[in-house]
Amino acid sequence: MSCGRPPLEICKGINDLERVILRGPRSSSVEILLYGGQVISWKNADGEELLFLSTKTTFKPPKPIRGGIPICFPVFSEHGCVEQQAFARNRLWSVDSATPPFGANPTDKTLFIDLILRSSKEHMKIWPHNFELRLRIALGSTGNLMMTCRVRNTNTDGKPFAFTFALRNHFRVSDVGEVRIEGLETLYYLDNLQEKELFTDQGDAVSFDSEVDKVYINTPSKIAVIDHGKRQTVVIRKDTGLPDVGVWNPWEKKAKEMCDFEDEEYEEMVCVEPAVVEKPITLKPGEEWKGRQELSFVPSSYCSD
Ligand SMILES: O=P(O)(O)OC[C@H]1O[C@H](O)[C@H](O)[C@@H](O)[C@@H]1O
Repeated sequence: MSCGRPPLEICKGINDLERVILRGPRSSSVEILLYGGQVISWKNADGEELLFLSTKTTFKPPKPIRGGIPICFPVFSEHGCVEQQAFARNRLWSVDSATPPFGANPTDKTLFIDLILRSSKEHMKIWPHNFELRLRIALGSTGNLMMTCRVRNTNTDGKPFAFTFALRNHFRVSDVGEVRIEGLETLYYLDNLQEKELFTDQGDAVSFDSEVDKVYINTPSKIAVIDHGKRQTVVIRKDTGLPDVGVWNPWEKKAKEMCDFEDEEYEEMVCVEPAVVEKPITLKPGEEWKGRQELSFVPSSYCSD
């Protein structure tokens, strides 16, 4: 198994779904389900949970898990058919023991696990391409959570394929009305609530007082999710592989329509998701794409530059 030291904890959780736990400095930790290759918990050094997980999620395959960090591949949101959207989220991933180099090697103090999802006959019925989707999840020496994703075209028929991708971070917040997102001001966004039309706001940081479902395009490498209620901030740093950022909150009416979401849970969650949506990635056989995010916790209502 490819992992950092000390040995990983792998245990069975609800409905016998296998989970891997990485324990970092003090009380920091990350929990990952092999089902969906999905991070479902990230705790800071004080043991406080930073991710939202719905109390209504059933942990029953083939339903995706509502919360944590689902991997959206090969299709983001309503930019494709429903089956394709859930594709990587409701399959069992494997621990990858033969990962090719990921670039810079993690330091001794970084714990990590490598996961892989390969195409199968079952996938081919939904998306007719051979691929390898690799994911490295690492917990750094300061409790920061790093995720690196790689997609390789392994088609043997010479055909290229195109895909969109997102790391759908569901952050736990005190009260959505107290949350601001800095780094997206004045950028163009596609509004999924208005037929994906292109808009721009001249206002301040993004805030929430009704349903939001937008994809900001060509975003900077650093975004801050500021929770004034909890006086804390999560900083997202991402590379150019993930140029876009989805922002989502279903608000009251849609929350009530969702079967895997409590009616009031929209108040304690925001999704801020590094993604590649506006310009899908096209890979020829043998080619690979890579995208990376790093999440870090700041114990104050941090203000960016
Ligand atoms: O229910 P899910 O597939 O997780 O999608 C939840 C939401 O995620 C994204 O942010 C999309 O832009 C939304 O349109 C979608 O409703």
